[in-house]
Amino acid sequence: MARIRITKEFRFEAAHALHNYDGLCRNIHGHSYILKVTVIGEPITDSNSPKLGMVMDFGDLKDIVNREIISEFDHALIVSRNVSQDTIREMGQMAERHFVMSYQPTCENMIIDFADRLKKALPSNVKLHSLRLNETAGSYAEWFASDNE
Ligand SMILES: Nc1nc2c(c(=O)[nH]1)N=C([C@H](O)[C@H](O)COP(=O)(O)OP(=O)(O)OP(=O)(O)O)CN2
Ligand SMILES: [Zn+2]
Repeated sequence: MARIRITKEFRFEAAHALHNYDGLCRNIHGHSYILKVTVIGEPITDSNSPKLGMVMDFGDLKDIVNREIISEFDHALIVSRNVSQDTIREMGQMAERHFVMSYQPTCENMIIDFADRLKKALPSNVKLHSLRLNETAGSYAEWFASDNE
């Protein structure tokens, strides 16, 4: 049976700061992130299944990505735990939704985090194939399962 990739695109707004970065991005600033999620599997062949012909219902994929990533990060402020305690305190006053991550919130580290979350949440009949995270229209990171086996 053919293995097929399906992709769904998501958008979220978030602010971040790159601690100790040698450029403007050390300041808190925002991005309109675009996340593309690709899963791979075989289309369902059970003619009694309401999901006949689907690798995975796009709606189910949407629910998982929204639950694991978008609902968490949309309109949040994200920094690394290496910022000062003063900054972390101020963030709490400034932004109701703020995350102090164990990692520097670059596009690369965020996509690794997203891949880990999705791998755990996807049903067993599909596999996470790849992710693409755009920080700006012209800058993005990609994660491929085949690069990380
Ligand atoms: N490898 C990475 N480099 C940079 C990252 C990152 O996550 N990974 N992040 C930043 C900044 O947060 C910010 O995103 C600036 O990126 P940049 O593409 O340089 O921004 P521009 O506004 O110049 O984007 P254009 O698409 O060129 O308009 C910095 N570097
Ligand atoms: Zn940025």
